[in-house]
Formats: sequence, C-alpha cells, structure tokens
Amino acid sequence: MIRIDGLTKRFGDRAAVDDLTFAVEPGRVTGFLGPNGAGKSTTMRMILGLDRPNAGTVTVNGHSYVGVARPMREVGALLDARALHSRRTARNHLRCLAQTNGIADKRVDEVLQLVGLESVARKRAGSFSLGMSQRLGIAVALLGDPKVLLFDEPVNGLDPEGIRWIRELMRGLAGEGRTVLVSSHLMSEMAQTADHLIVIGKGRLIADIGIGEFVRQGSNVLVRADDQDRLVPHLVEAGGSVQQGTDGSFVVTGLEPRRIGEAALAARVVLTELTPQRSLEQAYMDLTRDSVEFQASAV
Ligand SMILES: Nc1ncnc2c1ncn2[C@@H]1O[C@H](COP(=O)(O)OP(=O)(O)OP(=O)(O)O)[C@@H](O)[C@H]1O
Repeated sequence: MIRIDGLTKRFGDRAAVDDLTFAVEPGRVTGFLGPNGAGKSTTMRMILGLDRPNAGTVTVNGHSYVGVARPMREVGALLDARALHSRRTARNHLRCLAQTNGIADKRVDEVLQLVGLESVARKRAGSFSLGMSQRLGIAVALLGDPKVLLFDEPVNGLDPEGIRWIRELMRGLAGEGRTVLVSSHLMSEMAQTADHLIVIGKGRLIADIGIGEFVRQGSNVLVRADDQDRLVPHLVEAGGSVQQGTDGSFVVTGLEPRRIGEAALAARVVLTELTPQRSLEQAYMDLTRDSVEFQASAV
C-alpha cells in the first residue's frame, strides 16, 4: 500500500506536483494517467525518495521508504530503462544490485528467466534494444520480490508480444496481493490492465476511480428495443435524453445502462441491445482536456 498525503514538489516557482493526496491499494493494478508534464514521474520519484517533496508525505507499507536498509526488497521500480551500466552484462548488472541488497545469486537467474532474457544474459546491456532494456529494467524491479511495484511507462518500446506479456505480468503481480502502480499513455492498454485509475493534470488530482465507473460516467449508451415508442417517455422521465439513430437504434445520454434497464422494465419493453459507447480513451480526453499543457495545433 502506498499513501500520498498533500504531496507537493516545486521546481523554481512552478509546482510539478501540487497538494496530491491518494492511496494505491494492494491486490489491484492502479493506472497512473495524465498528460505530458502532469507530474507522474516526479510523484514516482518522490515515492522512491529520489526527489524530496517541498510539502506532504509518502509512506510505503506504513512507513517512509527513505533510509530503508534493503530498498529493493520493499519496492521494485522501473523508471528509466536506459539508466544502467551499458558496459556490464545483463547478468552482472543484476548480480551487483542483488549483492548490495542482500539478495541471493539464484534470484538473478530466476528473474532473467521470468523476463525472457536468459539467452542474452551474458551480453552487454548497452547493446540491448529498447524492448530488451525494458525487460531488464523489469527484472531489476522484480529482483527483491517486493510487495510494492512502480512501473513508469513499462510498455515503451515493446512489441505486441511484449506488451501482452507485461499485461499478464502486472495482473499476476496484483493477483498475488502486491501493490502495482503503472503509468502509461496507451489507453487501450490501460483499459485491459488496470482495475483502478489515478488521473492527474498539472500536478493535481483529477480522478481516483475504478476503471469501469470512469468509462461509464457521462457515457452515451446505444439502445435497441422491441417497442421504442413505449420506452422513450420512460427514459426521458428518468432524466435521459434520446437521439434517434438511422437504423432503428437510438442513443441515450445521461443514464447509466442499469437505469435504462430499469426504465425498460417499468415500461415492460424488451431491450435487444444496450451498448455503452465511451472508450477509456474518450473518457480520459474529456477529463484532461483542460490540463493539457503541450498541444499540437491542427494542420
Ligand atoms: N529536475 C527537474 N527540474 C525542473 N523541472 C522538472 C524536473 N523534473 C520534472 N520537471 C518538470 O515537472 C513537470 C512534471 O514532470 P514529470 O516528468 O513528472 O511529468 P510526467 O507526467 O511524468 O510527464 P510525461 O508523461 O511527459 O513523462 C514538468 O513540467 C517538468 O518539466
């Protein structure tokens, strides 16, 4: 469990993280979202004690992570996959870290196998592709078998097979009861991986919400029904607005699928389709529209 309370980090007169409060619960994958420059990496660095906050506190499993004797056993982190000794072999890189954290050598071979790098374990890390470096970074994060894991853009540079592997790995780690916080800009990926979302913009909390609820909020729902004429007045009475489609369907705004189902039950009309139409990407774009700092203009 990670607890962040009133966390603030300023660079000069600019707040990169501004009075942020949220908790990351164990047993689920929490997606950490926000536009470029929102403060995600800075927040992760403060969780790890790599940046010192100007105000507020961070605790990991109930205590401050700064000054912990064997940090890799408490928290595993992938922040920047390229941050490694490029002349060391992958295996040596892991062995050095294992030694300084009191981790047995055999764990090095275990994590190399886990991330699929055994065949290149004796190659220099500097010769690795971005995807291989990501895998090595993940091996580092897993080395101490920690209960808390932070991943900053872990799918960067991975091929589709690698992306699926990461997804299953994260789901598996959360399934074992670990705390998993992962940042990403790939909404389709987050939709498949995360259970919960923390969304920030310009250093401030925008949403702390379950992924299902996030997508449902304010969504449109495509509806088909046996007797539309009987159903529509019930939907309007329930607070929905209805827009007629061209193919016998219609779109309801302002009501969740459950409320539409209840209105259909009251009207004694059979629903033949009930499809929420908002994607995670659309929900995210709607929510963060006012927090985007760097925006390209239309050509
Ligand atoms: N060491 C630093 N010195 C000065 N400004 C910094 C420093 N680190 C981060 N910042 C600034 O803090 C803000 C937040 O940056 P951060 O990297 O945390 O955002 P992010 O959400 O991770 O962005 P991205 O999605 O682009 O990786 C940005 O405006 C950035 O320029």
